[in-house]
Amino acid sequence: MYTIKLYNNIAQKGLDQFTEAFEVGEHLGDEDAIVVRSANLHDLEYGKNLKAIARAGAGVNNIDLPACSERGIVVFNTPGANANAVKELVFAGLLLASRDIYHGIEWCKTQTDNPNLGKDVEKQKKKYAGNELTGKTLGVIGLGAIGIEVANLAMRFGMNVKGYDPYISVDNAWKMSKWIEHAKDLKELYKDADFVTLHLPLMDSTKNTIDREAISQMKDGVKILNFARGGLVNDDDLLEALDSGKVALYVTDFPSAKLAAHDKVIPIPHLGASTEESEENCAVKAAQEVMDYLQYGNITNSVNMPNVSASMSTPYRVAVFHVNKPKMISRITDAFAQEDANIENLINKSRDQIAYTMLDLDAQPSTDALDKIRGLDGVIRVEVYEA
Ligand SMILES: NC(=O)c1ccc[n+]([C@@H]2O[C@H](COP(=O)([O-])OP(=O)(O)OC[C@H]3O[C@@H](n4cnc5c(N)ncnc54)[C@H](O)[C@@H]3O)[C@@H](O)[C@H]2O)c1
Ligand SMILES: O=C(O)[C@H](O)COP(=O)(O)O
Repeated sequence: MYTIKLYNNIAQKGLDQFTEAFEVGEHLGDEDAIVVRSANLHDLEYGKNLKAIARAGAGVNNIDLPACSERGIVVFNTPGANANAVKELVFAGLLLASRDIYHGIEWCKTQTDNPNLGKDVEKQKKKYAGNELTGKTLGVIGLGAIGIEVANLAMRFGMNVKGYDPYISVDNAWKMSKWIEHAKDLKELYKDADFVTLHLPLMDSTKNTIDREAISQMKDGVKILNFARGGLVNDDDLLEALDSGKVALYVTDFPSAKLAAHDKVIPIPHLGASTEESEENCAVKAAQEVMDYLQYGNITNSVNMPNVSASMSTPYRVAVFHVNKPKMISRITDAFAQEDANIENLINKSRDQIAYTMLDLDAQPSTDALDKIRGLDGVIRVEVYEA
């Protein structure tokens, strides 16, 4: 029986994926795996049994990845599973940013005692007039699952789109409309953009991407949308730019106390992925990733470990996380030299400093062989799986 501890609300459809081999709940201890959404796990006490953390969603800045890697804990996310939900909210944001619907609604709500409301709206409406998206330029920073969808939809709205992503994947590049302009650097993106939208992860290297210097390269009256993470924007610098009028509007899914009440800020309470469809997609994918890993050692959509997946070709599988250095594979296979067990299949993949070696054996490995592997310098964790 495997134990799965839940943080946050995880959609029932995802929980229904777990078979009777899994006990799933919020208050369980000694868990084999965790399924989480945005709960902050940076101060997590890692139980000795913990082997995997699945983030039912995209951003993994709530998880200490180096600490997990050091312990051989596999961290998964669910790439693209909430991209459509976020894209749709970004477009709500773009529309709110170009027409003053927000203040218009606020005014209407104050008019409940006005018998002449029908007439008065016609007088009042000039206060909330705006512009159209068609013909305006959108700068998209980060062309991953969400950025690509936003960029492609903006093209269909008749916008000019410039995209910037120095690490774009080949798959995503194939999905992108050929009419999207490639900005070689952020300066090039900022100079023409009427709207700048952020779709890159929050990491040490991307913190404060939008700061005073970045804003100074943007057009006067630019509107900024942040549906990625609050830390990508320097609040003080943005506040200054909102007050001076350099930035006309900030729409964010990650409001900070400093900015939430500002008249030029449209704050949204992190609703990007909060649709029934997206919550289900993420939960189902996370549950499948965790089950496949705990039962068979297969790793799909990990953000810190090599992705390795193969159906088990023999009754036993030994999987080893180890430091990515020479001679490890020969030392691991040497441990089976005196065994009857034959290695029928071996896969080795590395990612940065860590490697994962999966050996399918036609007979049960002995405790002696497993202890030898566990004792090798550079071995982080060893697991045995039975088909
Ligand atoms: N508002 C929400 O509810 C919500 C939902 C999902 C994701 N998010 C946030 O959006 C981010 C993007 O999500 P995604 O699903 O598109 O992820 P993704 O991993 O598919 O895409 C991220 C893209 O950013 C690019 N990138 C990395 N560093 C960059 C840099 N310095 N400059 C430009 N591009 C860079 C990567 O190459 C990648 O293509 C997530 O990391 C998360 O923080 C928010
Ligand atoms: O990174 C993500 O996937 C989003 O920010 C969604 O977060 P949530 O699962 O807490 O809604």
